[in-house]
Amino acid sequence: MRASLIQIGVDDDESVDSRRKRAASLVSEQAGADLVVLPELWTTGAFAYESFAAEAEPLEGPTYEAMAKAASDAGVWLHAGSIPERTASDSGSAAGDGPLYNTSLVFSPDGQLAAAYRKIHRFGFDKGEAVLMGAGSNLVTVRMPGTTAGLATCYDLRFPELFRGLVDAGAELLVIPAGWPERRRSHWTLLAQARAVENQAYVLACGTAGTHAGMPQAGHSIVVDPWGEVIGEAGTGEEVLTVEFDPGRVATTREQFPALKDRVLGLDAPRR
Ligand SMILES: NC(=O)CCC(=O)C(=O)O
Repeated sequence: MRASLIQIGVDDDESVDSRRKRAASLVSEQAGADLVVLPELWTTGAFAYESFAAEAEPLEGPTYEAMAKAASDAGVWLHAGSIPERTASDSGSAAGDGPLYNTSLVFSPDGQLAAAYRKIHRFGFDKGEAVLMGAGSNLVTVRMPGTTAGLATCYDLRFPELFRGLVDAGAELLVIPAGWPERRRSHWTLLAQARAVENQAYVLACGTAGTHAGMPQAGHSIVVDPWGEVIGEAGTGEEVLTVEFDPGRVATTREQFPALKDRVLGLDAPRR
């Protein structure tokens, strides 16, 4: 399997429209890859909180359309990263003024939407994304030829139970678009390797380059194999990281070192 992670630069001085066109063109250039991945909220920037409402779009909005076309032009599976999704109002009376979600889109090579995942763990504690966006509540996996991908987004990387849920649902690749900041880069690399080792799965984690909303981005998109070895890592600038790997190694790793089978579930709480 060949995967290309597009670590696009997200800087304040580029318009959303220009970046969307650039992303579509970068995806279209990846013909020959099996899977292409873009980062989290690359239209606005994951920390550009002031832009979320203004740039939010319906699920089938301009980013959806551009990415569906780019996936079919290149003939690739495309994890198009995430968009600030604007939903219809709760009452259903006025379309487009409902809650926002941080929603990932996955397209099949014929440009059809294969999956949408609303980020479950919102970042910011009592501000930023955590108050501006709604929380997803559904685990999402996507069946692809020869493997199954499980979806998570950025801050989700810190929550191992989400990934165990994905593994229980059959995930062998854990695909994680992100907008991770430079100041916590050591956590990014460590957590990506930890999720790969503990779940005996490939981790494909695609971040952004550049600086937006005063937040320098870590870059360093990374692909980790089921043994925890880093098989590809980007630098800090805009870059397409391409790796080749054998999804069959997930099954062999799980057979040869069957730690997942030794899980003990439903432990009793400590006695007081
Ligand atoms: N966009 C995010 O989810 C940022 C996460 C982050 O900065 C962290 O977990 O640290």
